[in-house]
Amino acid sequence: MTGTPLRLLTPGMPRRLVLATLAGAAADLAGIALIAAAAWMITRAAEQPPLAALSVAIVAVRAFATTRGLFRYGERLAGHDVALRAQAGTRERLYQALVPAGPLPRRGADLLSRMVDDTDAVQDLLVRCLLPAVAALLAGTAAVVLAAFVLPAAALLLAAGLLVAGVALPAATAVAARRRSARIAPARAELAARVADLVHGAADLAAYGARDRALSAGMEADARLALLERGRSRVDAAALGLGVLVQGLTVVAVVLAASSADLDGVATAVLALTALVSFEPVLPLGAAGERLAGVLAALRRLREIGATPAAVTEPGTPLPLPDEPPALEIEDLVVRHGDRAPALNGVSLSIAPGDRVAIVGPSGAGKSTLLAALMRTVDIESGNIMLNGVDIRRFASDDVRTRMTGLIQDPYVFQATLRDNLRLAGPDASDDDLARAVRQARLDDWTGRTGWDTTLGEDGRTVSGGQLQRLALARALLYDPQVLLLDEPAEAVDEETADALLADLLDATRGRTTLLVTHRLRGLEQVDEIVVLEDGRVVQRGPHHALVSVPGYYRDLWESEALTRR
Ligand SMILES: Nc1ncnc2c1ncn2[C@@H]1O[C@H](COP(=O)(O)OP(=O)(O)OP(=O)(O)O)[C@@H](O)[C@H]1O
Repeated sequence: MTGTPLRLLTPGMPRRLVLATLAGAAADLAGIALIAAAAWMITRAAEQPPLAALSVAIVAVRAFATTRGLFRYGERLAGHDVALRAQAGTRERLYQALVPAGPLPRRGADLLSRMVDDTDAVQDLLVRCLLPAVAALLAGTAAVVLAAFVLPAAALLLAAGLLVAGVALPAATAVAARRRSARIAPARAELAARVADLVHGAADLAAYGARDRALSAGMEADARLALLERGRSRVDAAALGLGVLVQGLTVVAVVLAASSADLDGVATAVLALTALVSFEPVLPLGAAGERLAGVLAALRRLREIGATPAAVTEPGTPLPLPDEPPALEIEDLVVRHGDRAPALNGVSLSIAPGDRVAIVGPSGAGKSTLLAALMRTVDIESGNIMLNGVDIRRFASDDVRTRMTGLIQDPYVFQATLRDNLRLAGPDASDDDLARAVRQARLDDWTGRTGWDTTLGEDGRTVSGGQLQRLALARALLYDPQVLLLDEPAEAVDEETADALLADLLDATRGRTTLLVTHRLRGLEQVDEIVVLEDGRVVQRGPHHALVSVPGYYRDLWESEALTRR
């Protein structure tokens, strides 16, 4: 996957960033000036001059002490404001990239860690790397200029010391940490994935005695992450220690240079303390170098998400949907998931308004893929799906789904009340509408028992597979699309309920354009056409009575179904 530029700053942010940087530099400068003025005042006071000689210095010390605090406050405020905005904006853009994305290279815990930890890196890049580096550069330059007025040789020594601590050390830590920091985020993602498996798969792990193995895999992932984190802390500590050493040596060198130039005590004290304090903004840059390596790795990972190609290509200027009842013409349709063999390989089908078509076929035949192509959640490789004579790729995919949608595989139950779980498909539905959909989906017994306001979902009331399926069916019926797509609506339901459910469904869909994917054949004599798919191709088609009278998949399935009913 190739990376695309990831825009961190939106309009208005560069100005705030400059403000934050200037405030940071001003705070550092005020700190240096404070120490320089204090050093001058203390050493000069030791010579017991008249008080008036010290009055300017006294005012200056007070002014620098106050403004330093104010500037630091301004820097934190503006810096964090811009960093948090950049982080939130990055997350938002990633979500926008994810919504239409096709299959992602990674999902679950890894994706979550990218969305959370890696977007934190955006904040670190601004607040811990960029901003302090520029502020340190400005403050360091000012300290060197100040020193140059007193003693040029001392200024050179100070510049050398600052360059070692502010440039060489961060560069060294960045190189030392490059490989390790790039591995920390994936290691954290792996640990998160292991923990998620342990929690969500606890029942399966216990059932097959695999808990200890999964637990030790989790512990190993934890140990790997801890090792990397320890290494990172060591690099940080070493950088800080070396920085302090360089600071000390620079101050000693400056004092030696001052005494060999026969500077008086006051000037020497000012030089020494200015040199000492000018390292303050520079010392954290060692750790920033280390952090930068991790930040760049995180940004690369974010770019990968941003660059995930969209599952379907949207038209430049989408056409408005036609008003007349939808007539569908599927012509020689080829659909492929990634680089696998085509899931649909030359399927043709006509569905007139009001037609009910059943799709049957063995597992993996491409039935769900056909529904996905109609809902525009996968792209077409070749062939066409024409809606009232217009290629559906010329409509926005969201628009297409307002006309053609329904019960999909793996429906989701939200952590909300039963009523709200249904209202998802009909925010304005009346209680009567809800009750009708629930009745048609044969869910009324359950709603009668549990009530409409019971919370469902992961932490709410547990929903059985059959109840979930019927809930999803009720949603589809409530949404009432012009073309109702139903993917195995009687799945995960016992035989008797499945038969009754299909019978009700066929009743409820009379006269409504419907595409029904099913493994059960009972009741299919009512539909207009049955299409048998195998390996992505139509191998049989026709009404029920025609298909049961010829050898083939349909008749075999019909006979085995009859056998199990005896
Ligand atoms: N998102 C996907 N990514 C990759 N391959 C996929 C994806 N969805 C389906 N496939 C593959 O496409 C082929 C057709 O799958 P599809 O789900 O359409 O079959 P199906 O007939 O609905 O099967 P089932 O009856 O088991 O639901 C299968 O080989 C499947 O592995």
